Amino acid sequence: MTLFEDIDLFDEGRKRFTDYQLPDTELKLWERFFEKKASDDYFKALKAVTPWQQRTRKMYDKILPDPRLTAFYGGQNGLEWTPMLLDIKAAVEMACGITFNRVLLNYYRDGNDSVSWHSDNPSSSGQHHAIASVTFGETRLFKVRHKERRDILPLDIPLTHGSFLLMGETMQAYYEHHVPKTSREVGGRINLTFRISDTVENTNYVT
Ligand SMILES: O=C(O)CCC(=O)C(=O)O
Ligand SMILES: [Fe+2]
Repeated sequence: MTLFEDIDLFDEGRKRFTDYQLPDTELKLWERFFEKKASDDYFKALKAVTPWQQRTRKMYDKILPDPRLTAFYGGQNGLEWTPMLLDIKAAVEMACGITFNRVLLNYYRDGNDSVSWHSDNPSSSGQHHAIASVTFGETRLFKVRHKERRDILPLDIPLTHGSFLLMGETMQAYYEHHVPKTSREVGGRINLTFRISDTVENTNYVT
C-alpha cells in the first residue's frame, strides 16, 4: 500500500486546508473539496463526454504533440459550457469568492503525460488573474518554483482526487509550475483550470 492510501485511511473523510503563504503571491489548497463519490462520478463522466484533443505546438522548429489531451470551454472560440462544468465552477466560486469565465481541461492518460515548466499566459488584455485548479483521478505532483528567487524553496504538491488549488493573481508573474512524467504505474488524471478572460477572444494559455 502506498503512503497516500495510508494517509487516506487515517483521516478518511476529513477536508484539509493548506495556505502555503508564499512570498509575492497566494497559494491555497483544499483537499477533498469534492467528496469521494462526487469526484469518482465527475472523473468518469468528464473522461467519457469531453471532446478531448491532442494539440500540437511548435518547439525549436519542430511540431510536437502535447503530452496530454485538452479541451477548452467558454469565450468566442471555446466549447459551450456544460451543466456539469457549471456545477464544478459554481462550487469553487462559492469557496473563493472569484467568478471565472473559461475552463481548460487537461487529461493525463498515464505517467507519460505531463506539462512542462511554464507560467500561464495572462488574458489577452495583458492582465494576470487568479486560477482555480481542480483535480479528479490519479494523484500527480504539482511542482512550483519562483522564477528568480533561489532562496524560496520549490514546492512539490501532490494534487489528490477532489482537490482544489487556488493560485492567486500574481502567481503566474512570479512562479512557474510543472506536472512531471512519472515511472509509477498510474491511472488517468483530469485537471480543470478555471480562468478569467477580460476579452472575448481566448489566449493560448499554456506555452
Ligand atoms: O494539471 C495541472 O495540475 C496543471 C495544468 C496546467 O498547468 C495548465 O493547464 O496550465
Ligand atoms: Fe499552468
